[in-house]
Amino acid sequence: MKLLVKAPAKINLSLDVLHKRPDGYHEVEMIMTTIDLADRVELTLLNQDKIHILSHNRYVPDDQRNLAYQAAQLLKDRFQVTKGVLICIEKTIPVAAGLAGGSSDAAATLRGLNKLWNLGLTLDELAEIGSEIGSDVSFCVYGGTALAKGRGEMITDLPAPPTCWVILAKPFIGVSTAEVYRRLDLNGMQHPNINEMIKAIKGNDYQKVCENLGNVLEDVTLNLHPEVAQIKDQMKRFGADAVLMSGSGPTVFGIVQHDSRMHRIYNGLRGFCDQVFAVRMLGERHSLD
Ligand SMILES: C[C@](O)(CO)[C@H](O)COP(=O)(O)OP(=O)(O)OC[C@H]1O[C@@H](n2ccc(N)nc2=O)[C@H](O)[C@@H]1O
Ligand SMILES: Nc1ncnc2c1ncn2[C@@H]1O[C@H](COP(=O)(O)OP(=O)(O)OP(=O)(O)O)[C@@H](O)[C@H]1O
Repeated sequence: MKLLVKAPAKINLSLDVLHKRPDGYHEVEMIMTTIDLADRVELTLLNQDKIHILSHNRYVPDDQRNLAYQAAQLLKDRFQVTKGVLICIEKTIPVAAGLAGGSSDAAATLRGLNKLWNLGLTLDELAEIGSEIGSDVSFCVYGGTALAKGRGEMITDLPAPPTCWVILAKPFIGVSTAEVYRRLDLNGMQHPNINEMIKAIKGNDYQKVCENLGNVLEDVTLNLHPEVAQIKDQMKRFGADAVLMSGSGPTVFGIVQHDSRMHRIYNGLRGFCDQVFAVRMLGERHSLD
């Protein structure tokens, strides 16, 4: 028996850090949304008690370091599953890019194995299990658009943002999320206005979404990798209405509403960057499978 599950990337429309917590994580407030750029996760039921990972991407681990492997292991341990699974991951989402690729593969594995192993768990239960794997996994279990609090695992659903194009450009570097959080100076940073962004989304106000894009991790990554700032400038020059780095970076995204401008930015950035994509936001939460 086989199952194909879609694992979409996320972008952070807004990312604020409130303080560092006693457990070493940071208390965050973020608005995240899934985009139409997805890995494909194929799950094949095995009768042996084994988890196998197959991926043709050399940056993706094929053992217990893979977040999809950890998702399967968690379910096996918690529900004494004696069957196994072969997890084939076809990557489209750039790795270590700030787009939650690994987290989304883990979330897709949780959703898929819930069916393949007949576990009968709710999305809320899967999201709670996912939070043990990584801070972005809970959001990825639901997809859509949401406010995420805590260390990222407390999810409140939001409606779809206004319709627009998202052009993503990833430079040739990878970024360590842990390092970016470690280097964040909690004093003197400019906080994005999360409430205004929520109002903009609820009011379907594109202009206001543009005005309220913000990410406190951006300056850290920009200081480490000046080429990220260059890509931001290029995107603005080619006509993006607003530009922001996603998550801990280094991927930069720009938003526009008109097709012609989307093409201009996409073509302008290709050749200058490692990977460039032009996609839609997936909008509101709906079944991902
Ligand atoms: C940057 C974001 O991707 C934005 O969505 C997330 O905040 C990070 O999510 P993630 O990659 O799933 O993060 P995790 O795998 O849980 O943590 C990686 C590392 O980032 C730091 N980390 C992460 C989340 C958080 N709220 N505070 C942190 O300080 C911790 O040092 C942690 O060891
Ligand atoms: N299924 C997976 N796909 C990609 N990377 C994985 C996967 N499982 C584990 N990893 C490891 O996780 C690291 C970070 O990869 P990932 O693509 O998830 O980063 P990211 O997009 O920056 O994540 P986030 O936005 O959640 O911080 C990689 O360098 C890789 O070694």
